[in-house]
Parts: sequence; structure tokens; C-alpha cells
Amino acid sequence: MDCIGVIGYGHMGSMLVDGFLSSGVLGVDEVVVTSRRQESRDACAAAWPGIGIAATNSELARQCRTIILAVRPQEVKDVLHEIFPAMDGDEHIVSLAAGVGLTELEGLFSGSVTRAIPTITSTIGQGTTLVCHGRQVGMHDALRIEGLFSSIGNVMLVGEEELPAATILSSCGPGLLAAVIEELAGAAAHASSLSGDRALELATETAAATAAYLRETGETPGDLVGRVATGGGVTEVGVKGIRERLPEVFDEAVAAMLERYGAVGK
Ligand SMILES: NC(=O)C1=CN([C@@H]2O[C@H](COP(=O)(O)OP(=O)(O)OC[C@H]3O[C@@H](n4cnc5c(N)ncnc54)[C@H](OP(=O)(O)O)[C@@H]3O)[C@@H](O)[C@H]2O)C=CC1
Ligand SMILES: O=C(O)[C@@H]1CCC=N1
Repeated sequence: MDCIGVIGYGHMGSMLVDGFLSSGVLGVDEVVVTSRRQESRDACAAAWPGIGIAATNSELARQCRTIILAVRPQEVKDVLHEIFPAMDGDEHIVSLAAGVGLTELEGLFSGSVTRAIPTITSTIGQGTTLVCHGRQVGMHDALRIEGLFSSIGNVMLVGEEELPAATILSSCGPGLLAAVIEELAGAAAHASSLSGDRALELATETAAATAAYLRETGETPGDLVGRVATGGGVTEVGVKGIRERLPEVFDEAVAAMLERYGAVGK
């Protein structure tokens, strides 16, 4: 049966199931899900009546030709070993795991392997899934996966050498920017009588409006700073401090993430 199997009903697995089914790109009779705990399988069955639930990873592998591995990087190897006897070699494995390379995946499964790195913002149909197909992936399978992920946001095809930096921007990015919004709002609330809740509401709306402004006008961030920071005014003193200190902060953060990226699946 040519259904889509999802192993791991955590943050990403549940987001993909919700997204694929809500968008209508798949029906419940075309998806089979499993997860380690019965509680997770029950949650999926309750959320999507009629969806296929497999009791084990091997049972899922026997039913599905396309298998999305939505487990943590350190679980990928064990799961592939577990399902291997249930596969006939014609399957298409799609791994979401950051830091587990195609060479390693193809060493564990010699058939078609794709890496797809989604982003939590696809929960609201926005953001970009990064897709990197292995050498064995045929046109039909490649287009099918790109079509599926297009139903929940943008898709960008990337070379594997680009994937670490692209992952930091696209998939870690929501976490990084959320932390920045939190710090900005916290600093404003701390220095004033504005409540924390109202500060966060304003900072979040401003971040969303700023991203939309940049996207819609095509201006660069530098252009926008120039428009906002009136000479001799308020913004320029804040931007000056940020431009002096943030490069070091982000250089360190990116270096630490790249280092972890290389070690996360080990
Ligand atoms: N979170 C993100 O924004 C992003 C994550 N990724 C990648 O997606 C993958 C999943 O991440 P995320 O969803 O955040 O992680 P979670 O921890 O939320 O989910 C992982 C799920 O895997 C299940 N699981 C663990 N071991 C097994 C097993 N042996 N068999 C079946 N199911 C198992 C767990 O099931 P149970 O709950 O039933 O115990 C858990 O729900 C990771 O590889 C990560 O690198 C990629 C891009 C973005
Ligand atoms: O933090 C992580 O490891 C995962 C991969 C990219 C985003 N979240």
C-alpha cells in the first residue's frame, strides 16, 4: 500500500500529520502513524478518527512505502535497524533528523533516502521546509515529498553542505527569534511601568509586522533601520549598541549550534 507512514508523534510528527490532513493533501486512509508510547498513539487516533495507527514501527514499515522518521537524531539508527527486516528495499525513507547525514542514512538503508528539515512555523502554514534528496531518490518520489511539504509552507531544495546553516535559519530560527522577542519585551518592561504581558504583546506584533514589512517592500534590514532611526533620535542609540554587541553574540551562538549539529546524532 502506497501510504505515508510517520514514526514518532512528537512535535514534528504531530505537526506534519495535522498539516497534511488539514490541508487535504492526504486523507486519513492514506496515513499510518506510530510512536513509542501508547499514549501518543491514542492521542493521534483521537485527533484524527479513521487514521491508521500501527502498534509497532515494523508493522508501520510493512504497510507503508514512504516512511517519515520523526524521531530524535539519536533514535534514528535504532529505528532503522528495527524496521529493516520489515522492508523490501523499495521504500522511500524521509528523515527529519538534524545532524544525521545522507551518507550515514544510506549506510543504514541502501534505498531511497531524503532529508527534510521542517520548521515549527508550518503549524500555521508558514516557514520553509529544507529538502535534500539522496542520489537514489527517483523523480516521482522527490516530487511527492516536495508536494507534501508544500502543503504546509514553502519548500527549499538545498545541497547537504548548505543544510547546517539553512537549518539554523529556518528551523532553529523560530526559537532564536522568540528568545530575542522575549528579551526585548523583558528589557522594556523591566525599565518601565509597562506590564510584562503588554510588553510581550507589543514586541510580538512588532516582530510580525517588521517581517511582513521587509517581505512586502523588499527593503533590506539596513534600509528599514535608516527609515526608523531618525538622525539624533531615539532608535539610533539602541541600534548602535546592538550593532556593536550582537555580532559577537550571534557568531558565538551560530558556532555553538554548528558544533552541536555535528554531534547531535552520535
Ligand atoms: N522541533 C523542531 O522544530 C524540529 C525538529 N527536527 C527534527 O525532527 C525530529 C523530531 O523532533 P521533535 O518532534 O522536536 O522531537 P520530539 O521529542 O517532540 O518527538 C520525537 C518522538 O519520537 C518518538 N519516539 C522516540 N523513540 C521512538 C521509537 N523508538 N519508536 C517510535 N517513536 C519513537 C517519541 O514518541 P513518544 O512521545 O511516543 O515517546 C517522540 O514523540 C528530530 O530528529 C529533530 O532533529 C527538525 C526540524 C525542526
Ligand atoms: O533543536 C533541534 O535540534 C531541532 C532541529 C532544528 C530545530 N530543532
